[in-house]
Amino acid sequence: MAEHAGRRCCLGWDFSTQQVKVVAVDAELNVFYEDSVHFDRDLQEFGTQGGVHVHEDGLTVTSPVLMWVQALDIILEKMKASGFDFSQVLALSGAGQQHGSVYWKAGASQVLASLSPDLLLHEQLQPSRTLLRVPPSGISSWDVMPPGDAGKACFSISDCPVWMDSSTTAQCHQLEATVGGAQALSCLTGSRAYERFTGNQIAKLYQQNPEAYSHTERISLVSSFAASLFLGSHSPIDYSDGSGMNLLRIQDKVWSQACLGACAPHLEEKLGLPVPSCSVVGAISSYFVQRYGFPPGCKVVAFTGDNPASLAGMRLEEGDIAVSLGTSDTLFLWLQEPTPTLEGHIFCNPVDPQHYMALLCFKNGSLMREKIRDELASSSWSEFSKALQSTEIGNCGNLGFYFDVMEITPEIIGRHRFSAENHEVSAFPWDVEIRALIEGQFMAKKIHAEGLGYRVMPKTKILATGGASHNRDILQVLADVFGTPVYVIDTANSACVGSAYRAFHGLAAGTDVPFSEVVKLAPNPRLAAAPTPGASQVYEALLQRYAMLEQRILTQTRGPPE
Ligand SMILES: Nc1ncnc2c1ncn2[C@@H]1O[C@H](COP(=O)(O)OP(=O)(O)O)[C@@H](O)[C@H]1O
Ligand SMILES: O=C(CO)[C@@H](O)[C@H](O)COP(=O)(O)O
Repeated sequence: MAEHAGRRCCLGWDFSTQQVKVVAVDAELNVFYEDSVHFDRDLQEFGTQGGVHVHEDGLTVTSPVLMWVQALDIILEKMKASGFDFSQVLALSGAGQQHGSVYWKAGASQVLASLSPDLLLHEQLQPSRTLLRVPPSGISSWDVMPPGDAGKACFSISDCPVWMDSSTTAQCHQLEATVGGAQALSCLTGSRAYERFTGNQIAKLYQQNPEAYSHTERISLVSSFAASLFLGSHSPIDYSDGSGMNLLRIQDKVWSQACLGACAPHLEEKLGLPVPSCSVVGAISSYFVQRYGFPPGCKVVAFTGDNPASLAGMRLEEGDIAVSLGTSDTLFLWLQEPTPTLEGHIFCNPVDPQHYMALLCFKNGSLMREKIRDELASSSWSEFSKALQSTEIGNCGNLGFYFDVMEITPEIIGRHRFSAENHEVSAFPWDVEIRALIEGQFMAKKIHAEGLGYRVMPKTKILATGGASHNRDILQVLADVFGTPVYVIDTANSACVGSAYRAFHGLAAGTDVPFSEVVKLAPNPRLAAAPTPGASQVYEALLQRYAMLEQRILTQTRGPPE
């Protein structure tokens, strides 16, 4: 029997851009099981790159909903085959890439509620195209088709818009105009209108495909979609991930009627009521009890966004900065009071209903680093690291901006390189290019965090997570640019770990036990990189130049600020 049998635990899931991941955490808060399914590698039939399809317009970016379902099937079957003892799972929760949306077709709730344990989820939620055929005469609905003949199609659209999509500029303008401008929308919902935010995506679907919209019984975020699979019914959207939609009033935590009305008709009924992030949304469905042996009382705690879940997983404290280096790079902070501006986002806090979190998202994160690694470092992270080790802090004044896709923070596209004399140059030597990329990415984070009002204090620590936090040389540059020590937790999957912690918190629901009390036994983060003496002085001047050059590029590409 596997060594992870018979340990009472909570599961934490993450439906992120490139993979589905799971961890099991025991009652002493030790992670004793981790697994993942990588979309590009393990589900090649969907033909994704980095977990997504970029459409011909270069702006529309989607992922197949069935790929996510199939990934869940695969991972659960792997766990079963490894002897994982599901009967010991007390509760589970999870996270999803933020902003992405799933459109459940009318009738889906019946299918979800009556899943056969003899079949995999994906076989029942959407018949494959080859299986689609007219029901034989005498059989009036797919519901009564015998098992194996595939159930009813559960989704109004099979390709879901995800956070990388930037095709909704027109809908963003409409929404801001309806509520009195960008700042007014930000004060209401925590963010000005952003293309990837779900309200604008829903508005686009309604305008371009009204039939699919009208056939939709429920709209989920990726997080609440994943929770729905475990629940066997539609799960509500939680406040924290719901803050990434341009629809939720972050102060009083109800849908804004003005925003709903600006996006699409009957939207409130399709979204359901939002709930506090620590809510128990129900017990696991009988499908999982019968097929995998979960206990019938296993609780499902509301799923949330991957960044909010990471905040929980890293046990972020006020004053700390979290830097997530996943597919996207994000930087986030714990906030007592919301201070919405025109840049960045304020979300409801996932672990403390009175508080908030601020977030900045950078689209050109790991995929941009991978591209430069493949172009210049023989596709090897260790070669990439050698360049960081062999070049000087400050890169002899050479600075670079690397945005192969339109960046979110700030809205710049293209590669722009500058010599120490601020002359634009067309190329750098390979190792200078690699340092310019990493220094530039972290200088942008520091400058834009300061724009949100953030100041590094003597006790500030950076908590790093996400795939690239495995790379010590990248973390050293992060420590040097910020002048702050960088810590990591034992797994780079902080969204999964945070989800498992949130599940434990859910078990204590109703007792008013604060999240910090539930996770007090969790292992402390460990130091991964300390600032190099003298680095702060070098970056002080460089940060000013980076900010000036960023403005210069912005002015060249979109004209002078209004
Ligand atoms: N040693 C490494 N150095 C730098 N980046 C790495 C390293 N290992 C993995 N990564 C990056 O991590 C990324 C995946 O991060 P992850 O947090 O798992 O993403 P997501 O949660 O969005 O699916 C990959 O795209 C890869 O570029
Ligand atoms: O859009 C955002 C945050 O606003 C992204 O951070 C997504 O939440 C994707 O997360 P990863 O898969 O990159 O972790």
